[in-house]
Amino acid sequence: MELNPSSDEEYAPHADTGHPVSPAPTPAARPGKTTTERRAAITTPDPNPTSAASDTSPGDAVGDHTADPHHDPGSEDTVEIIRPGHRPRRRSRPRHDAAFGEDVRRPGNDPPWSRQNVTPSPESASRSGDGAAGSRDDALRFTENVSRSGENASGPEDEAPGVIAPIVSIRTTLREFWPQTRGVRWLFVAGVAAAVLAAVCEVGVIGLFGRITDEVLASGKLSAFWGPAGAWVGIGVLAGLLSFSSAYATALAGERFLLRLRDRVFAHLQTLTPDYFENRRLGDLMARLTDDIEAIEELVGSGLVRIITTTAGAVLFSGAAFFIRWDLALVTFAMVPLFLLVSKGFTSRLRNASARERSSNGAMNSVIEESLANQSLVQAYNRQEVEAARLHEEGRKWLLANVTQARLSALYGPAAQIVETLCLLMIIGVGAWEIASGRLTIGGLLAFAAYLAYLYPTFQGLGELALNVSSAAAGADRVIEVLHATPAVTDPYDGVSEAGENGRADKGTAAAGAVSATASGRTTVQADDRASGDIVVPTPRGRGRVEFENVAFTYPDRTRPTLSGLSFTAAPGELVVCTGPSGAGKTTIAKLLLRFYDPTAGRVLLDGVDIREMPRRSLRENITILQQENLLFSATVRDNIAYGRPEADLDEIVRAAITADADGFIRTLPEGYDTPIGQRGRLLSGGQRQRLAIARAILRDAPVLILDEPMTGLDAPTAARIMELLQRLMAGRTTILITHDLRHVPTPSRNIVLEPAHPPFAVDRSHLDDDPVVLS
Ligand SMILES: Nc1ncnc2c1ncn2[C@@H]1O[C@H](COP(=O)(O)OP(=O)(O)OP(=O)(O)O)[C@@H](O)[C@H]1O
Repeated sequence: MELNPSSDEEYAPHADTGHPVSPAPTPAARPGKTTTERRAAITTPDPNPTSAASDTSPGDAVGDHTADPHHDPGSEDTVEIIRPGHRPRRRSRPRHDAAFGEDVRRPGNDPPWSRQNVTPSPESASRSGDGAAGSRDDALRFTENVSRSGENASGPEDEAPGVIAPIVSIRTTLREFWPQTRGVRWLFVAGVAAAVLAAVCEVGVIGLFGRITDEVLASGKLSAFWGPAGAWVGIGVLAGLLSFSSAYATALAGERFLLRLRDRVFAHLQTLTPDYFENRRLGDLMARLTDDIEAIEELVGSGLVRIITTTAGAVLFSGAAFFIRWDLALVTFAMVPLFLLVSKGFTSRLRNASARERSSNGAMNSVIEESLANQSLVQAYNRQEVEAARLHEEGRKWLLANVTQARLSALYGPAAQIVETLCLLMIIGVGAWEIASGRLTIGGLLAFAAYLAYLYPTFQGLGELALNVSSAAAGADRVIEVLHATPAVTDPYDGVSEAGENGRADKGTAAAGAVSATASGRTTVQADDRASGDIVVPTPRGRGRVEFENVAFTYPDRTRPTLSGLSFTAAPGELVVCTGPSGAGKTTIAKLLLRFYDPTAGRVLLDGVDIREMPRRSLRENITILQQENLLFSATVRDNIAYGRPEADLDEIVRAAITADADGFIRTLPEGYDTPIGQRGRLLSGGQRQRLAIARAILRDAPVLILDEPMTGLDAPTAARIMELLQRLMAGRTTILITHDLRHVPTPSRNIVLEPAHPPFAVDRSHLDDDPVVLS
């Protein structure tokens, strides 16, 4: 069992005996499991162990724990938990933030591939019956199934693969990201200024060209050539320097903006509770943090600079054209609306295509990430072709979107070119008439034409910028969607970061308020700039009293409660064992205690304080969780052990490793404590990873310990040895041990048995020392 459950293994204590307790649910039966109402029972050792067996069908009895040497009958009375049979109201999640405006997933707007994900085509249905179709067809079917199941499981439709983020207006986008330009705005301004000065130089150069035409070429006077020629070279060099400065300043500002923006989005992501990630595909989030963020830079950073400089260029060249011949200039401007019309016709189509392209890009990243992360599974199950076909399928969708984008961009160029040619022909015609009537010289007409050569591309450039903005806006939509996501739980008020060494709570934004230690070992922070009252923060290391008071919980997007009427207390230093069949809600208890979710009813308390009233950071400082899957980072042994307490010195790290029985193997590694352990610690064995995780937990030294299936997959001797190590870790801490496997578990102070209401998920309680009270 793990916090992000992926397995659906059946509840089978003593599974090594080969007698599973309850029949494995068929796939068809599984949905029932998720909606089965749970009942919770809290027990203490029962003086009459035989009653446990009487509660279980004979076939279920797979072990007898009455012989357990740790058994301590009658050490505590049975405590009945509250079971109100209450079914909390389903919390509905708004589909979109109102600020996002229109929902682009209206049927007519759905991209073809998103529809395909929802409804299998008759073609695919017929393929499923075609045995000759081979692994590629299997792969396609698998892809469709994955997409469909992803949609069903994930709940929120807007996050299903291939679905496009809500559209946000450009103004909202600019408002959203403008603050990130603070500190680099001067660079953008410098970039704009240099670009405008470079354009002024171009205007001057064209003026010189007109002079040379009229004063040198038309009259044949070579002596008049050198002055303008020297000026041309000087201005040209200056223009080059200015262009370089503009490009460099803009790029530097853009990169700094990007860095800041990525930091902001990543920091925001880390404030979101794990359910956000459970409902989304990692690869898609990665695409939003990389490609989509770059698109925003093109919109808010360099894009804005280009818009300003292109507009400034258009104004300058127009002014110069007016200066030469106002009537010709008027003819020129009469054609401008044509450019705008052409560009307008393309922008909305391009934005749609870009949105699809970005969405497909995210889906493709997800497939790559999943496949590569699970390579050993892929290879062991010979699913390489299937994975390749999944990627191919997503790549094909990406290709379609990209081709649409390319087609629109490629069409825009010639369409603008036609308009430009029409304009030029009109200018030449009117110019010839003006020369014939003596109002214009040839030099004047050539200079005018040269300005046009700059002017029309700037008009065309403005049109292209509109297209780029549309395309970049599609990326911005996806990033804004992430930034507007709110965590499922929030702190009492923002800014209380954690209780410091001396019990002070640091406020991130303002000076810390008055802090006073109370007799109960808590620290009260007076929020001096808020009227909301006191914020209660546990001391840096609380005592570790955990209480669940009549707790009920329903996952968002689920209708039936996972937990209902759960009450228990774990006093400081006590061991509470939580058991029950797969899917009963054991890990959910850990999630509630860590405040990944808030209960739908009831309270969870730490040292007598409702955990909703304390900053999550302080709460989590007091809890260490050891999961079934030991989560390690691609870093050194030393960094991994010190992950929960980075300030620990090497002596402390080594002491923790010795207690966790890890020091021996660590010293055999090539670089000892400085050996990198590979992606997710894959260069170590499973047992070694487990010892590292235990050392990490020991070093963290939190008063509350959650052990979530710590012995899964271990053989009996290893499990016994690991339990021995865990007992060292449990010493002096409040421990909540979540397990199916009660073989090596020491005598608990209390048992919690989560039991679903309906068969076939009957719990085998024969292995328990006592008879848990099951309330219904
Ligand atoms: N993020 C989630 N969103 C919706 N439902 C969830 C989520 N996580 C778990 N569930 C559902 O809640 C129920 C309890 O899950 P939980 O992981 O707590 O069970 P468990 O008792 O720990 O199971 P196991 O022993 O198999 O790990 C299951 O039916 C599961 O499908």
